[in-house]
Amino acid sequence: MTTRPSSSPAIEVAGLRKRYGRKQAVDGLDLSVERGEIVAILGPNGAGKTTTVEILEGFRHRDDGVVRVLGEDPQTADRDWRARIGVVLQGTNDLAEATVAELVRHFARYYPDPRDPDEVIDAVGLREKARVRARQLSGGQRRRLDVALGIVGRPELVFLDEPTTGFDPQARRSFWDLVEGLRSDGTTILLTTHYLEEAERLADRVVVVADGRVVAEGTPDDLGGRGARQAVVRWVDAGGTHEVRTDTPTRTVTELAARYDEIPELQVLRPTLEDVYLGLLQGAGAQVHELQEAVR
Ligand SMILES: Nc1ncnc2c1ncn2[C@@H]1O[C@H](COP(=O)(O)OP(=O)(O)OP(=O)(O)O)[C@@H](O)[C@H]1O
Repeated sequence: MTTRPSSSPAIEVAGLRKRYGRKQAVDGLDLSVERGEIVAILGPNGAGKTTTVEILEGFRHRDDGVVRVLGEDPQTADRDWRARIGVVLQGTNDLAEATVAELVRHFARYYPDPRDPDEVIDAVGLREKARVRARQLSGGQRRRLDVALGIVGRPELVFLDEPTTGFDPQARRSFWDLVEGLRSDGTTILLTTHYLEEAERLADRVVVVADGRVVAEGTPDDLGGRGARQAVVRWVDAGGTHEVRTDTPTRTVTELAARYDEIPELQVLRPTLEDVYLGLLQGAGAQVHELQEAVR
Protein backbone atom coordinates (compact mmCIF):
# COMPACT_ATOMS: atom_id res chain seq x y z
CA MET A 1 0.00 0.00 0.00
CA THR A 2 1.38 3.42 -0.89
CA THR A 3 1.09 5.95 1.90
CA ARG A 4 0.36 9.49 0.87
CA PRO A 5 0.53 12.59 3.02
CA SER A 6 -2.80 13.10 4.78
CA SER A 7 -2.90 16.63 3.33
CA SER A 8 -3.69 15.16 -0.11
CA PRO A 9 -7.38 15.38 -0.95
CA ALA A 10 -9.61 12.57 0.35
CA ILE A 11 -11.14 12.21 -3.12
CA GLU A 12 -9.69 13.21 -6.49
CA VAL A 13 -11.61 12.48 -9.68
CA ALA A 14 -10.67 13.70 -13.17
CA GLY A 15 -12.45 12.96 -16.43
CA LEU A 16 -14.55 10.10 -15.02
CA ARG A 17 -16.65 8.24 -17.59
CA LYS A 18 -19.04 5.32 -17.35
CA ARG A 19 -21.42 4.02 -19.98
CA TYR A 20 -24.19 1.44 -19.67
CA GLY A 21 -24.99 0.23 -23.18
CA ARG A 22 -25.94 3.39 -25.07
CA LYS A 23 -26.42 5.43 -21.90
CA GLN A 24 -23.46 7.65 -21.00
CA ALA A 25 -24.19 7.76 -17.25
CA VAL A 26 -21.03 9.66 -16.25
CA ASP A 27 -19.53 11.91 -18.88
CA GLY A 28 -16.26 13.55 -17.88
CA LEU A 29 -16.87 14.26 -14.22
CA ASP A 30 -14.26 16.09 -12.14
CA LEU A 31 -14.42 16.26 -8.35
CA SER A 32 -12.11 16.99 -5.46
CA VAL A 33 -12.98 16.58 -1.78
CA GLU A 34 -10.58 17.78 0.91
CA ARG A 35 -9.97 15.89 4.15
CA GLY A 36 -12.58 16.79 6.76
CA GLU A 37 -14.87 18.35 4.17
CA ILE A 38 -18.57 17.54 3.76
CA VAL A 39 -19.57 17.68 0.11
CA ALA A 40 -23.12 17.19 -1.14
CA ILE A 41 -23.78 16.03 -4.69
CA LEU A 42 -27.11 17.32 -5.97
CA GLY A 43 -28.68 16.40 -9.25
CA PRO A 44 -31.89 15.19 -10.85
CA ASN A 45 -32.82 11.49 -11.17
CA GLY A 46 -30.45 9.71 -13.51
CA ALA A 47 -27.74 12.40 -13.33
CA GLY A 48 -25.07 9.81 -12.52
CA LYS A 49 -24.69 10.39 -8.77
CA THR A 50 -25.04 6.78 -7.60
CA THR A 51 -22.84 5.49 -10.42
CA THR A 52 -20.12 7.96 -9.41
CA VAL A 53 -20.39 7.06 -5.73
CA GLU A 54 -20.28 3.32 -6.51
CA ILE A 55 -17.11 3.82 -8.57
CA LEU A 56 -15.52 5.74 -5.68
CA GLU A 57 -16.52 2.94 -3.28
CA GLY A 58 -14.85 0.38 -5.54
CA PHE A 59 -18.11 -1.42 -6.35
CA ARG A 60 -18.19 -0.44 -10.01
CA HIS A 61 -15.51 -0.26 -12.70
CA ARG A 62 -15.07 2.94 -14.67
CA ASP A 63 -14.53 3.20 -18.42
CA ASP A 64 -12.14 6.12 -18.21
CA GLY A 65 -10.71 8.79 -15.93
CA VAL A 66 -8.47 9.05 -12.90
CA VAL A 67 -9.85 8.23 -9.44
CA ARG A 68 -8.03 8.43 -6.10
CA VAL A 69 -9.84 7.79 -2.83
CA LEU A 70 -7.66 8.18 0.29
CA GLY A 71 -4.74 8.04 -2.10
CA GLU A 72 -5.69 4.70 -3.69
CA ASP A 73 -7.41 3.61 -6.87
CA PRO A 74 -10.65 1.99 -5.60
CA GLN A 75 -10.47 -0.54 -8.44
CA THR A 76 -7.28 -2.08 -7.09
CA ALA A 77 -7.30 -1.05 -3.41
CA ASP A 78 -6.93 -3.68 -0.70
CA ARG A 79 -8.75 -4.60 2.51
CA ASP A 80 -6.82 -2.05 4.61
CA TRP A 81 -8.17 0.68 2.35
CA ARG A 82 -11.71 -0.68 2.60
CA ALA A 83 -11.52 -0.57 6.42
CA ARG A 84 -10.87 3.20 6.19
CA ILE A 85 -14.02 3.79 4.14
CA GLY A 86 -17.57 3.82 5.48
CA VAL A 87 -20.13 2.59 3.01
CA VAL A 88 -23.80 2.81 3.82
CA LEU A 89 -25.33 -0.12 2.00
CA GLN A 90 -29.02 -0.08 1.27
CA GLY A 91 -30.63 -2.99 3.08
CA THR A 92 -28.90 -5.82 4.88
CA ASN A 93 -31.59 -8.33 3.98
CA ASP A 94 -29.57 -11.47 4.45
CA LEU A 95 -29.00 -10.51 8.08
CA ALA A 96 -32.60 -9.54 8.79
CA GLU A 97 -33.04 -12.18 11.51
CA ALA A 98 -30.33 -10.63 13.69
CA THR A 99 -31.14 -7.83 16.13
CA VAL A 100 -29.89 -4.26 15.78
CA ALA A 101 -27.36 -4.71 18.61
CA GLU A 102 -26.11 -8.04 17.22
CA LEU A 103 -25.59 -6.56 13.77
CA VAL A 104 -23.75 -3.45 14.94
CA ARG A 105 -21.48 -5.53 17.23
CA HIS A 106 -20.88 -8.03 14.46
CA PHE A 107 -19.84 -5.34 11.97
CA ALA A 108 -17.63 -3.63 14.58
CA ARG A 109 -15.49 -6.78 14.82
CA TYR A 110 -14.34 -6.39 11.22
CA TYR A 111 -12.45 -3.16 12.02
CA PRO A 112 -9.19 -2.51 13.85
CA ASP A 113 -10.44 0.52 15.82
CA PRO A 114 -14.24 0.49 15.86
CA ARG A 115 -16.55 2.91 17.63
CA ASP A 116 -18.41 1.62 20.70
CA PRO A 117 -21.44 -0.21 19.20
CA ASP A 118 -23.79 1.01 21.96
CA GLU A 119 -22.76 4.63 21.34
CA VAL A 120 -23.37 4.18 17.62
CA ILE A 121 -26.83 2.69 18.27
CA ASP A 122 -27.61 5.71 20.48
CA ALA A 123 -26.25 8.14 17.89
CA VAL A 124 -28.57 6.85 15.18
CA GLY A 125 -31.52 6.91 17.59
CA LEU A 126 -32.09 3.15 17.76
CA ARG A 127 -31.53 2.55 21.49
CA GLU A 128 -35.17 1.52 22.00
CA LYS A 129 -34.86 -0.90 19.07
CA ALA A 130 -31.53 -2.48 20.02
CA ARG A 131 -33.13 -5.88 20.75
CA VAL A 132 -35.48 -5.80 17.76
CA ARG A 133 -34.76 -7.95 14.68
CA ALA A 134 -33.72 -5.96 11.61
CA ARG A 135 -36.67 -7.27 9.59
CA GLN A 136 -39.11 -5.79 12.12
CA LEU A 137 -37.83 -2.21 11.72
CA SER A 138 -39.67 0.45 9.72
CA GLY A 139 -38.08 1.73 6.49
CA GLY A 140 -36.60 4.80 8.20
CA GLN A 141 -35.30 2.74 11.12
CA ARG A 142 -33.70 0.30 8.66
CA ARG A 143 -31.93 3.19 6.97
CA ARG A 144 -30.60 4.36 10.35
CA LEU A 145 -29.30 0.84 10.97
CA ASP A 146 -27.55 0.98 7.56
CA VAL A 147 -25.91 4.24 8.68
CA ALA A 148 -24.87 2.67 12.01
CA LEU A 149 -23.18 -0.20 10.15
CA GLY A 150 -21.45 2.30 7.85
CA ILE A 151 -19.89 4.33 10.67
CA VAL A 152 -19.15 1.74 13.40
CA GLY A 153 -15.70 1.07 11.90
CA ARG A 154 -14.67 4.71 12.58
CA PRO A 155 -14.02 5.34 8.87
CA GLU A 156 -11.99 8.35 7.68
CA LEU A 157 -14.35 8.82 4.78
CA VAL A 158 -18.06 8.05 4.65
CA PHE A 159 -20.25 7.78 1.58
CA LEU A 160 -23.91 8.53 2.21
CA ASP A 161 -26.10 7.95 -0.83
CA GLU A 162 -29.48 9.57 -0.17
CA PRO A 163 -29.15 8.81 3.54
CA THR A 164 -32.43 10.31 4.78
CA THR A 165 -34.84 9.14 2.10
CA GLY A 166 -37.91 7.85 3.92
CA PHE A 167 -37.06 9.56 7.23
CA ASP A 168 -39.71 11.54 9.09
CA PRO A 169 -38.73 15.17 9.83
CA GLN A 170 -37.64 14.37 13.39
CA ALA A 171 -35.48 11.43 12.30
CA ARG A 172 -33.95 13.64 9.60
CA ARG A 173 -33.00 16.26 12.15
CA SER A 174 -31.41 13.73 14.49
CA PHE A 175 -29.54 12.27 11.54
CA TRP A 176 -28.20 15.74 10.74
CA ASP A 177 -26.94 16.02 14.34
CA LEU A 178 -25.22 12.67 13.85
CA VAL A 179 -23.47 13.94 10.71
CA GLU A 180 -22.41 17.11 12.57
CA GLY A 181 -20.89 14.78 15.19
CA LEU A 182 -18.94 12.92 12.50
CA ARG A 183 -17.77 16.27 11.12
CA SER A 184 -16.39 17.30 14.50
CA ASP A 185 -14.48 13.98 14.62
CA GLY A 186 -12.81 15.07 11.35
CA THR A 187 -14.61 12.52 9.16
CA THR A 188 -14.77 13.37 5.46
CA ILE A 189 -18.27 12.88 4.04
CA LEU A 190 -19.56 12.66 0.50
CA LEU A 191 -23.32 12.60 0.38
CA THR A 192 -25.91 12.60 -2.34
CA THR A 193 -29.31 14.02 -1.61
CA HIS A 194 -32.49 15.31 -3.19
CA TYR A 195 -33.18 17.50 -0.15
CA LEU A 196 -31.87 21.01 -0.69
CA GLU A 197 -32.38 21.80 2.98
CA GLU A 198 -30.13 18.87 3.86
CA ALA A 199 -27.36 20.10 1.55
CA GLU A 200 -27.70 23.63 2.91
CA ARG A 201 -27.56 22.46 6.51
CA LEU A 202 -24.71 19.94 6.22
CA ALA A 203 -22.47 20.65 3.26
CA ASP A 204 -19.36 22.82 3.18
CA ARG A 205 -19.63 22.60 -0.58
CA VAL A 206 -22.35 21.62 -3.01
CA VAL A 207 -21.63 20.02 -6.38
CA VAL A 208 -24.46 20.01 -8.92
CA VAL A 209 -24.36 17.15 -11.42
CA ALA A 210 -26.50 16.92 -14.55
CA ASP A 211 -26.10 14.47 -17.43
CA GLY A 212 -23.02 12.94 -15.86
CA ARG A 213 -21.10 16.19 -15.52
CA VAL A 214 -20.52 18.87 -12.88
CA VAL A 215 -22.52 21.93 -13.90
CA ALA A 216 -21.84 24.07 -10.83
CA GLU A 217 -20.17 23.98 -7.46
CA GLY A 218 -19.72 26.25 -4.50
CA THR A 219 -20.63 26.75 -0.88
CA PRO A 220 -24.38 26.63 -0.29
CA ASP A 221 -24.31 30.45 -0.09
CA ASP A 222 -22.22 31.06 -3.20
CA LEU A 223 -23.67 28.47 -5.55
CA GLY A 224 -24.61 29.92 -8.92
CA GLY A 225 -22.08 32.72 -8.60
CA ARG A 226 -22.40 36.30 -7.43
CA GLY A 227 -25.86 37.63 -8.00
CA ALA A 228 -27.66 34.27 -7.78
CA ARG A 229 -28.73 35.06 -4.22
CA GLN A 230 -29.40 38.79 -4.74
CA ALA A 231 -32.54 40.04 -3.09
CA VAL A 232 -35.48 41.07 -5.22
CA VAL A 233 -37.47 44.11 -4.07
CA ARG A 234 -40.92 44.11 -5.65
CA TRP A 235 -43.77 46.59 -5.45
CA VAL A 236 -46.83 47.52 -7.46
CA ASP A 237 -48.12 50.98 -8.36
CA ALA A 238 -50.28 52.52 -11.07
CA GLY A 239 -47.48 51.85 -13.58
CA GLY A 240 -47.55 48.08 -12.87
CA THR A 241 -45.24 45.66 -11.04
CA HIS A 242 -41.66 46.79 -10.43
CA GLU A 243 -38.71 44.59 -9.50
CA VAL A 244 -35.20 45.59 -8.47
CA ARG A 245 -32.42 43.02 -7.93
CA THR A 246 -30.00 44.29 -5.34
CA ASP A 247 -27.31 43.45 -2.78
CA THR A 248 -28.63 46.28 -0.60
CA PRO A 249 -32.39 45.79 -0.24
CA THR A 250 -32.59 47.99 2.87
CA ARG A 251 -31.22 50.95 0.92
CA THR A 252 -33.66 50.29 -1.94
CA VAL A 253 -36.60 50.12 0.46
CA THR A 254 -35.46 53.33 2.21
CA GLU A 255 -35.30 55.13 -1.15
CA LEU A 256 -38.74 53.83 -2.07
CA ALA A 257 -40.13 54.88 1.31
CA ALA A 258 -39.13 58.46 0.52
CA ARG A 259 -41.10 58.25 -2.71
CA TYR A 260 -44.26 56.61 -1.41
CA ASP A 261 -46.24 57.26 1.72
CA GLU A 262 -46.64 53.52 2.08
CA ILE A 263 -44.83 51.34 -0.51
CA PRO A 264 -47.69 49.56 -2.30
CA GLU A 265 -47.58 45.73 -2.10
CA LEU A 266 -43.94 45.73 -1.00
CA GLN A 267 -42.14 42.36 -1.03
CA VAL A 268 -38.47 41.61 -0.37
CA LEU A 269 -37.61 38.15 -1.67
CA ARG A 270 -34.37 36.21 -1.41
CA PRO A 271 -33.81 33.20 -3.68
CA THR A 272 -33.40 29.97 -1.75
CA LEU A 273 -30.79 27.32 -2.58
CA GLU A 274 -33.66 25.50 -4.28
CA ASP A 275 -34.36 28.49 -6.56
CA VAL A 276 -30.67 28.70 -7.48
CA TYR A 277 -30.46 24.94 -8.04
CA LEU A 278 -33.52 24.81 -10.28
CA GLY A 279 -32.18 27.78 -12.24
CA LEU A 280 -28.85 25.98 -12.73
CA LEU A 281 -30.58 22.84 -13.99
CA GLN A 282 -32.61 24.84 -16.47
CA GLY A 283 -29.35 26.41 -17.66
CA ALA A 284 -27.70 22.97 -17.92
CA GLY A 285 -30.69 21.58 -19.82
CA ALA A 286 -30.47 24.48 -22.28
CA GLN A 287 -26.73 23.89 -22.81
CA VAL A 288 -27.23 20.17 -23.46
CA HIS A 289 -30.05 20.99 -25.87
CA GLU A 290 -27.82 23.45 -27.77
CA LEU A 291 -25.11 20.79 -27.93
CA GLN A 292 -27.53 18.21 -29.30
CA GLU A 293 -28.75 20.73 -31.88
CA ALA A 294 -25.15 21.50 -32.90
CA VAL A 295 -24.37 17.79 -33.38
CA ARG A 296 -27.42 17.23 -35.61
N1 LIG B 1 -26.81 -1.04 -13.93
C1 LIG B 1 -27.27 -0.20 -14.85
N2 LIG B 1 -27.54 -0.61 -16.12
C2 LIG B 1 -27.97 0.24 -17.06
N3 LIG B 1 -28.20 1.55 -16.85
C3 LIG B 1 -27.97 2.03 -15.62
C4 LIG B 1 -27.50 1.18 -14.55
N4 LIG B 1 -27.36 1.94 -13.44
C5 LIG B 1 -27.73 3.20 -13.79
N5 LIG B 1 -28.09 3.26 -15.10
C6 LIG B 1 -28.51 4.48 -15.84
O1 LIG B 1 -27.47 5.42 -15.75
C7 LIG B 1 -27.97 6.73 -15.50
C8 LIG B 1 -27.40 7.27 -14.20
O2 LIG B 1 -27.93 6.52 -13.12
P1 LIG B 1 -27.56 6.81 -11.59
O3 LIG B 1 -28.26 5.79 -10.75
O4 LIG B 1 -26.09 6.92 -11.44
O5 LIG B 1 -28.23 8.25 -11.38
P2 LIG B 1 -28.56 9.05 -10.03
O6 LIG B 1 -28.10 10.44 -10.27
O7 LIG B 1 -28.00 8.33 -8.86
O8 LIG B 1 -30.16 9.00 -10.01
P3 LIG B 1 -31.19 9.00 -8.76
O9 LIG B 1 -31.23 10.39 -8.25
O10 LIG B 1 -32.47 8.61 -9.43
O11 LIG B 1 -30.70 7.98 -7.77
C9 LIG B 1 -29.49 6.59 -15.51
O12 LIG B 1 -29.95 6.92 -16.80
C10 LIG B 1 -29.73 5.12 -15.21
O13 LIG B 1 -30.93 4.68 -15.80
